[in-house]
Amino acid sequence: MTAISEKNPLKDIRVVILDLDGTMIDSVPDLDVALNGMLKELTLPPVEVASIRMFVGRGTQNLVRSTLSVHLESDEVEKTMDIAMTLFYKYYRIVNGEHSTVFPGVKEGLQAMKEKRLDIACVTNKPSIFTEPLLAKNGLYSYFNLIYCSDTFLVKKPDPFPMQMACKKFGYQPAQAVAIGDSVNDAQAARAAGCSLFMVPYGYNYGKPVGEMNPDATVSSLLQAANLIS
Ligand SMILES: O=C(O)COP(=O)(O)O
Ligand SMILES: [Mg+2]
Repeated sequence: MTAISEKNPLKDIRVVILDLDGTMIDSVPDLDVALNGMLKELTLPPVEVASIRMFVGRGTQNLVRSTLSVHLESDEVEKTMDIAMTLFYKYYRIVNGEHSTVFPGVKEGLQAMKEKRLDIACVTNKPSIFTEPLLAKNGLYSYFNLIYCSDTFLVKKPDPFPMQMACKKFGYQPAQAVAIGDSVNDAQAARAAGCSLFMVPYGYNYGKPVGEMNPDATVSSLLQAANLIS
């Protein structure tokens, strides 16, 4: 197979399915404040931002559980989960969008995708209560024809269902869609859904190189991704 390039772009694509955390927005600085606020109120020591980067990708419950596991045994973690989730929500609602930043080339890439008349969906494992304000605060909300969050369906990535539903909603086959993400959860969902896959190397993938996920292309920005779609 010839490598995907501007001369040999991914053809017959009508839908782009974008991940949020680690692909469009570097949300870890906000998560750092919220998780460490939660820990402080639980009278537990702080966790380092480098650890938090390794915990993002499988949704909020998993993030909070992994954070508590730095300090607590598994039975204590489970006993603390309800109050920890309440505290995390309290802090993250306040801080969401305050310290996070949009990765370079995101707006330009979304604009280029729009100009190509592609349907654009966001499929994220972030709960909707945080997703929509975060996109809006960063001036990204209006680019999306569809936003599916961790609580939209009963399943989330790596389950392929949200991506399959996005294609169906737009009236296209998964083969006419490319998913763009930063983690193994995006890669597994995209492949199981039957979509093409681009990956960005700058996000959160549990410290693993994205090349291991065998994407159709590794893209340095969403603008480069847009230029590889025809
Ligand atoms: O909230 C998460 O765990 C990850 O969110 P994402 O799916 O947008 O990367
Ligand atoms: Mg991500």
